[in-house]
Amino acid sequence: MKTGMNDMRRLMRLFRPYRIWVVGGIALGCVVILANVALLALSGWFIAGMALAGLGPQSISYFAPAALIRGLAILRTGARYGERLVTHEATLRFLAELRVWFYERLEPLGPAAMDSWRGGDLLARIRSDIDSLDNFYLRILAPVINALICSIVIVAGLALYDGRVAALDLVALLLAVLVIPLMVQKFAASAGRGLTEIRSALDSAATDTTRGLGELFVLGAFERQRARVLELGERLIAAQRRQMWVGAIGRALSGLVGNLAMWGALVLVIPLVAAGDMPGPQLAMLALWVLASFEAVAPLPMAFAAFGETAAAARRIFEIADATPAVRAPDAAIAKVPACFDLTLTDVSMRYRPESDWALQDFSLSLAEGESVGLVGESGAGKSTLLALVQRFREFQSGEITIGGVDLREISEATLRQTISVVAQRTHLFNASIRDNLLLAKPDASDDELHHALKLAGLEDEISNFPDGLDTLVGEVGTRLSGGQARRVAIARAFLRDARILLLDEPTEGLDADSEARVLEALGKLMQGKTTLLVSHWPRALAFVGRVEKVGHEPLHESRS
Ligand SMILES: Nc1ncnc2c1ncn2[C@@H]1O[C@H](COP(=O)(O)OP(=O)(O)OP(=O)(O)O)[C@@H](O)[C@H]1O
Repeated sequence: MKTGMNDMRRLMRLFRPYRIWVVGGIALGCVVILANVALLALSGWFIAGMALAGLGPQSISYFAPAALIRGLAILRTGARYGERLVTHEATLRFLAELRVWFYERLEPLGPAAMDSWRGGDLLARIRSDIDSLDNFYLRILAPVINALICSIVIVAGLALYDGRVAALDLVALLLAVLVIPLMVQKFAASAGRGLTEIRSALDSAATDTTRGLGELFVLGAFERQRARVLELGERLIAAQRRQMWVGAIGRALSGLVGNLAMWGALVLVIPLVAAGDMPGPQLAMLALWVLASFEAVAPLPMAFAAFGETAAAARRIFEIADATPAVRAPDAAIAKVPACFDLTLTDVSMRYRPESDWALQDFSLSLAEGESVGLVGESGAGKSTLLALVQRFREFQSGEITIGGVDLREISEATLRQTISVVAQRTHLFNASIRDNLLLAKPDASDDELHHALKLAGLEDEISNFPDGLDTLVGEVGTRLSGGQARRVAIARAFLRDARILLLDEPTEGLDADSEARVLEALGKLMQGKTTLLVSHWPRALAFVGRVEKVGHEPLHESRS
């Protein structure tokens, strides 16, 4: 609960830029509630007054009250419309900004973030957790503040007529504001937490299922996975049902308290009217006033029911926002730009966790600008780790890596990305056109440049034969392209970027001889004049580099020159 409140305070701070919208929405909400209470109380007084006038000798002027009733009805409707507009505008603006805020914090975590969070879980945080934060203002903050302000005004107004009725309403409202919502909160908190966790597990399972559909079918595990997803779906529905039940019971209890308070008011006021100490129409007015006052607190049980889910969602968002990035980019003021592109690693050691074995130990390697080196080593020797270190996706514990004599840690993220291109075994292609996938590497490239890059990558003819050419959609993770074609799209991207250092991670792995030959031909052109590190097991690929080094736990020794 304490962390929940802290997270809520933090959320409130994020709302600061929209405070005008927030305050405006709350003010309009108060107008709606107070106009409604006034409308009901006045109508009660007016109808009772008219009825009594019909029965007895006294007359009643109905113009002013009738006009006031109409005015209040229009005010209530207009304010309700405005309130919905303003509160939703505030929420949507906030959510849009929150997504950007979240991405800005997620990005520096880099690929290392995937060690701690699964892809589906991250997706759930970005999508459903952020979405469920719309509860915060619409269903929690605004109703609670409205309830507080309006309850005070309503009870103070009642006190002008009758202190005992005001006291009764105050007690009943406190019951509805504090006791019932707290009871609801107690039951809803666990349901809310469960809801967020199950939703995330379901998102992860659904993402895994779609990604691994092929493997699931081949291994005959589809039915088991399907049953798991269905089970999570049912648990999600059960948790949602529980949360709704708790909220609904709270609402019903608060309605019951409201009705009992109205009856209580009648019991208190009837003797006064009977004794002639209070005009008759005030009986109906006060009773309806008390009944209407519960409109102010009616949304609170739902607000408290939503608290658990919203607090859990906020916790999950802040957990990522507060995570320490695996690497720190240097301050712009001290960032340096390498003047040339030789690459040196000196006694570099890295382990993924303090308690783990070294993934790379005392590794040294030196490449002159334009030189190409092949890296070999048994599985788990640390070759991919080494490439990750050069790309600055991970921090290393000791040693030094320099580009053009500049410590890697002093090079800005932007400069580093411009300096290094990567072609890997797994090329991520987005479910978009070939053009869009290429433009990622150079957003302002003309069609001529794209065609030239494809030509250099040996893909131009095949793309021209597609009916839609550059506009051909590559399908989910590039499924409409062959493995070799996807690899050559990555090479075309590298041609477009024209970075001076090239990292090739098993670029021919899994290709047949024909595809391998085409990829290698393209790579041969790409490597021209570039400082290149090539990780590969394949002699045909290694034939393209100047020398080969072995990566292993023992200190470096040269295996072939
Ligand atoms: N994200 C990670 N978290 C923890 N340990 C890791 C992680 N990635 C790799 N390792 C460990 O670091 C060591 C080196 O792994 P790395 O992937 O760099 O080897 P590799 O030489 O590229 O192997 P392969 O040829 O099989 O790809 C291995 O012991 C591996 O288990």
